[in-house]
Amino acid sequence: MSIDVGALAPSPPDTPAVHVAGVSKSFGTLPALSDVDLRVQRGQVYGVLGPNGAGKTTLLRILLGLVHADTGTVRVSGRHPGAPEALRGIGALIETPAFVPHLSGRTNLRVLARARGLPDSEVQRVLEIVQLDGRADDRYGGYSLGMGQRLGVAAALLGRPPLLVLDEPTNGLDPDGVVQMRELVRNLGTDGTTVLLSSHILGEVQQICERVVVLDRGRTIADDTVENLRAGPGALTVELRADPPAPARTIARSRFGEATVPESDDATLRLHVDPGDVPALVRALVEGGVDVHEVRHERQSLEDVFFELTRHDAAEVRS
Ligand SMILES: Nc1ncnc2c1ncn2[C@@H]1O[C@H](COP(=O)(O)OP(=O)(O)OP(=O)(O)O)[C@@H](O)[C@H]1O
Repeated sequence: MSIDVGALAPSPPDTPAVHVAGVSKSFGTLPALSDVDLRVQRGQVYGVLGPNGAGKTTLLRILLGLVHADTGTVRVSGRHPGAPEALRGIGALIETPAFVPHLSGRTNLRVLARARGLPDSEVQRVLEIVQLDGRADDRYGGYSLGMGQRLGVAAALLGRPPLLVLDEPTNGLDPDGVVQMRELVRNLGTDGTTVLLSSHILGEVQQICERVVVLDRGRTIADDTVENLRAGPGALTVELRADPPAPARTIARSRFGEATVPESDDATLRLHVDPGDVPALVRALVEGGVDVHEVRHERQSLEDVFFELTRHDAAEVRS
């Protein structure tokens, strides 16, 4: 489905592209979103991250006025979601895009463009952005999933909406399709378009987005820049190749506790510790008769952060 129509009336320049405050939504007794806040500034590429059922699509559908929040405030460019003035400023790709299979990609876009009074040159412009101009005259029904998704993005781009909402744009794509979509979204973000995209693929979000909100079972468990999240507590994994491994593990555990030094099959100790603690650990290992062959630092991925966050969250819920 894609939604975006006509020209956008201006709103004050400092109005956030998306402002969500205290939003909750339940389906029957099931809470899909609980007290969610989100503020997306204009020009940001913002990720909505979370496992299946976290509430990502529900949040995006609320922004488009397709679902109404039970409580809380929602504004899109300062306007009520679903209001014509709000919709005019959003290009959206939610779920699988719906196009006519026996028409070409170009004709499908022309139909949408003409309905909104946009010239054919606009169709050519968006086809070039998504790099489909070479296949634009082929039947849509013969497109691969990745081409179909890119045509969906092209439809969302018609009329240059300042806000793009993309729900799992790489879902179901093969590795090449994922790379192409990632490049596409990254490029969109460089021309000042605000992009809000959902994903459960953390590595992808890490490469595209400057900021992310992490949802888990409808609740916000983090909202920060990717850089800050990756620099948070336990940000570095330290790998030490130590020999013999068993006493090395015992010494490391006596300093940092059992949980910090997990079992491993090889002679490598992997620890989440403050890098400042590493020299003292190496000294203790050498004094304990352990040879240290290699020390490597690795910054944790967004995936590590995410698992760490959801692990704590699960523990809180259980307790
Ligand atoms: N129309 C609906 N009716 C009933 N329950 C719904 C509806 N839409 C969503 N839900 C439920 O709300 C919760 C959040 O769903 P949502 O689709 O927003 O999650 P999501 O993070 O987008 O998940 P996924 O990655 O699997 O698409 C889920 O438990 C889902 O089953």
